Amino acid sequence: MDYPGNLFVVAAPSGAGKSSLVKALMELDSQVQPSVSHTTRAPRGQEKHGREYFFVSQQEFDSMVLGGAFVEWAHVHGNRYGTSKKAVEERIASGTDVVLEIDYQGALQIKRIFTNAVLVFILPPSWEELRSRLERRGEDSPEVIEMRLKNAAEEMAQAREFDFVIINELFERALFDLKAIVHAQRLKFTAQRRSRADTFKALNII
Ligand SMILES: Nc1nc2c(ncn2[C@@H]2O[C@H](COP(=O)(O)OP(=O)(O)O)[C@@H](O)[C@H]2O)c(=O)[nH]1
Ligand SMILES: Nc1ncnc2c1ncn2[C@@H]1O[C@H](COP(=O)(O)OP(=O)(O)O)[C@@H](O)[C@H]1O
Repeated sequence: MDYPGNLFVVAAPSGAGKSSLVKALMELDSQVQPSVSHTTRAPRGQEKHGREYFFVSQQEFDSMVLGGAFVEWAHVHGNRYGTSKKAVEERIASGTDVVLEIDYQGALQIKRIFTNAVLVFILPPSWEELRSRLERRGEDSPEVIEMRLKNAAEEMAQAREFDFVIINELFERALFDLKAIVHAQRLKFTAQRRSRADTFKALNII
C-alpha cells in the first residue's frame, strides 16, 4: 500500500552509531518523527520511559503480542523489542515521515508489510572501532558488550538485504548520507505526492 508519509528503517550492530545519527537527523528535519519501541530491556542511565523506549515487563510484552499490537517484534541480545502499529500506521497514513530504529529481523518484517519502506544499514568502519565505541559509551557491562559484538557479525551479514548502506566513520559525512537518502525518497513521484499534487495537477501530469 502506498501511504502519503515515508517510512525509513535504520538498522546497525550495537555501537555503530544509529541512535546518534537518527537523533541528529531529527534535530535537523522536523518532517520526520521517530517511533518509540517497546522493550523488555532495563533502562540505561539517562533513558526515560516513553522517550527512548516504553520499558515494559515480560507480561506486558506478551499481552501486546497476543493482542496484535505490534507491526513487528523480535528477540535481540536476550531481550524483546517491538514496534507498535499505533506508532507507525496512523502517522504515515496522515502524511508524516517516520523513522524506525530497529534490528535487521524487524526491518525485514517491515519491508514485507510496507513494501515502499526504505531500509538503511549503518556499518562501523572496523571491528576495533565498533568495540571502542561500545566501551566509550560506557552503558553496558563487559559481558553485554561481548554478546553484542558476537551478534554483530550475523547482523552485518544482513546488510546486503538493505536498500542503502552507510559507513559511519566520520559522523558528519554519515549524517549527510542519511539526509541524502531521506531527501531522495521525498522526491520520488509516489512519495509525498500530496505535497506536490497542485503542481502536478497544474502541469497536467496526474
Ligand atoms: N525488531 C526490533 N528491534 C528493535 C526495536 N527497537 C530497538 N530494536 C533493536 O534492538 C537492538 C538493541 O537495542 P538497544 O538495546 O537500545 O541497544 P543499541 O543497539 O546499543 O542502541 C538494536 O539493534 C535496536 O535497533 C523494535 O521495535 N523492533
Ligand atoms: N562517527 C562516529 N565517530 C565516533 N564516535 C561515534 C560516531 N558515531 C557514534 N559515535 C559514538 O559511538 C557510541 C555508540 O553510538 P550509538 O549512537 O549509541 O550507537 P547505536 O545506537 O548504534 O548502538 C556513542 O558513544 C556515540 O557517541
